[in-house]
Amino acid sequence: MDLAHLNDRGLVLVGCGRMGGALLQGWLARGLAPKAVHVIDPKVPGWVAERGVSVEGPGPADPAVIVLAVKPQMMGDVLPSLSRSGGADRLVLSVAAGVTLAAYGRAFPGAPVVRAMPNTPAAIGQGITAIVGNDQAGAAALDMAESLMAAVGRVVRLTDESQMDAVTAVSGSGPAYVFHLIETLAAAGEAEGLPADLALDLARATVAGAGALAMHEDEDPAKLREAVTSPAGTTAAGLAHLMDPETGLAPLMRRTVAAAAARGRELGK
Ligand SMILES: NC(=O)C1=CN([C@@H]2O[C@H](COP(=O)(O)OP(=O)(O)OC[C@H]3O[C@@H](n4cnc5c(N)ncnc54)[C@H](OP(=O)(O)O)[C@@H]3O)[C@@H](O)[C@H]2O)C=CC1
Ligand SMILES: O=C(O)[C@@H]1CCC=N1
Repeated sequence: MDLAHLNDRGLVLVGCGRMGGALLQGWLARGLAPKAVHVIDPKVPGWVAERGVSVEGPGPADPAVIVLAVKPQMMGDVLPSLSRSGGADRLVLSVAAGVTLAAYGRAFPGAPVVRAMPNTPAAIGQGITAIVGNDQAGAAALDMAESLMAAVGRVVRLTDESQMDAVTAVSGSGPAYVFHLIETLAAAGEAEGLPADLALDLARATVAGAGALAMHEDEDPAKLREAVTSPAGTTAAGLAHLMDPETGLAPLMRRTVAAAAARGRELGK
């Protein structure tokens, strides 16, 4: 992160909820000066002012970056009031689902704009974010966006904005699918007679351990699955249901991701 540039010109964060708050914590942990950040939010969380972040007044006149972290449905209300904040060279970085680079381009004519799609493991520095910029976003703007998002985890660059709705449906929404997997695995354990707290403990630790193993040396998940599956054993009996081509997880996940991606496209209209 180019701390000197940001500390000098300032950064405006619009929306300090779950994602904006996680980003702010990541930036402050990386050494961004609290006074360099100006937060706009109708209900700024108490810890923000306590850390010395600016929450009152007009904010910096010529910020280096404006970060948009409000709901996509709020964007239409928020953008008109911001379009004259700062000069033409300030980076506009948005984490909102759906809203297109063209829409930001209309609100900030000529400005470098980067769309980013993080996910909630950002709250513990283990997010993954995909970024894509408009034609005005050159190497410096993309590097700045990447370094801001890297404060909360890994960053990958997309080759085309058209990939963003699928990314949102896979990694942006994906943590919710995984949390639901934990819920359903625990509930199934309970149905087999386990106490609720033990079932939840087992399910949570299994998903966390399996996730860590899947990341370990980039193991192929299919090989990891096969390593669990003894011929004619318990896992094979379970997977016969989970991998059923008609009723199993694959067609369900296909519908799940398709619905999320379709909603992203709707939000962008
Ligand atoms: N949560 C997630 O997993 C992810 C979210 N995103 C994106 O991040 C964005 C924010 O989502 P999330 O953090 O979950 O939502 P939150 O509701 O937690 O945060 C949004 C914040 O914006 C505030 N707000 C509302 N109106 C305004 C306004 N006019 N000006 C400034 N701030 C305003 C809200 O205040 P109030 O609550 O008082 O209305 C709230 O504090 C969304 O666009 C979403 O698509 C992207 C990836 C993952
Ligand atoms: O549900 C949503 O719309 C946002 C975007 C990805 C995760 N949460």
